[in-house]
Amino acid sequence: SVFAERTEDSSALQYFQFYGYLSQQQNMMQDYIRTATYQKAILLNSKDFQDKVILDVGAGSGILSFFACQAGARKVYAVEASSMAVHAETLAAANGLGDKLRVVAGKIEEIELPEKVDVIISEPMGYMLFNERMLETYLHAKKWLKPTGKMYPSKGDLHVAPFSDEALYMEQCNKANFWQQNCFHSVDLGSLRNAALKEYFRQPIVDTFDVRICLAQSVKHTVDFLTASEFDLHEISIPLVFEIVESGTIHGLAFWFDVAFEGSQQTVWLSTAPTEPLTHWYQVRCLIDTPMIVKQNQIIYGNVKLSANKRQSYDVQIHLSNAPMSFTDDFVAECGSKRILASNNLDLKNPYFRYTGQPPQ
Ligand SMILES: C[C@H](N)C(=O)NCc1cccc(N2NC(C(F)(F)F)=C/C2=C2\NN=C(c3cccc4[nH]ccc34)O2)c1
Repeated sequence: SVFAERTEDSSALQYFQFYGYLSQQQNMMQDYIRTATYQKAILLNSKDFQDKVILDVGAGSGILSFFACQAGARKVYAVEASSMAVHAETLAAANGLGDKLRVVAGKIEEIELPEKVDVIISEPMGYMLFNERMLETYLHAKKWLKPTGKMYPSKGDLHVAPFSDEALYMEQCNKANFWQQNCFHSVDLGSLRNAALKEYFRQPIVDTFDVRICLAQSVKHTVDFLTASEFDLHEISIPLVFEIVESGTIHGLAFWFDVAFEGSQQTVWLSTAPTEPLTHWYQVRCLIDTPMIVKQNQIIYGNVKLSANKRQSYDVQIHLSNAPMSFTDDFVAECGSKRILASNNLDLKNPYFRYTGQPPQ
């Protein structure tokens, strides 16, 4: 199947075991902003659901399917590949929805449905929006959508902004400094210090921060779920142009996302921005190898490249420069300035969960 083609067996096994835990479903369901906003988006657009046929992709406990039933759906197909499908069945029966809610155990890329649907609902957003590659599964599901069908959510915006956070940068350096010892129980560890630094810097950081550490307005990359194909998400390239709003030092790029539910009655937004109440997605930050000193009103150029991998995640490449990436070093020199380039490669599969529960100071 398309899923098997793009996924290593070991990753799929670990992934669906993870989602088989009620505790992990609870982690998502307890995110009040997330659950209440989905319910609001569906109930405020009940015309899109009244007497309609719905497909819930990656249904988990079935919570979104229950919201579709509350909005008057005639039939809901809840597709779930993990062992959570059994619990969704139990919940459906216990809530008197056994005939209306049909739980289909399996992967959307591999199962058959008896009919096409009017609306697809799902919560495919992982960390940094794209982690888990579930957006591709969500877009794959459109093969079951009627031509006039709707997607809930209908689009996703990934936001990228440069940030300054000396403490975070130092924290990662200090961890690597363990390997600087030249007499650790009489052993010189120094030769591994650089490898250790690279390893720590390869980890995206999942936590939250005060939006004032961002040195420029974010760049927005939009995915329109109605028109995008799953294959568009294999390689995502985001060009960056930032106008620095206050002088300081860039330590990396901050990421967050919003999704929109553009219903026929109302548009409802779910935001994970640092200016909004915190969600279980937090925000994600990626450090650069060398901090970049910037001046107010300076223009910073660069790009973010996300390459999908077979571990249901992405290899992340970031580049930042004081001149357009297309300019040659000679041309930059002729202009009288020296090119500064900061980069980093990160592995989104293994982020560093740094959140301590304290609000950012
Ligand atoms: C797509 C789906 N709708 C979705 O929301 N995906 C993200 C997701 C899914 C399920 C649980 C969670 N989590 N919530 C929390 C809490 F404590 F903050 F509540 C921790 C947490 C982890 N910890 N580790 C993970 C995790 C989940 C999935 C893939 C992963 N890859 C690396 C970590 C990780 O979540 C996050």
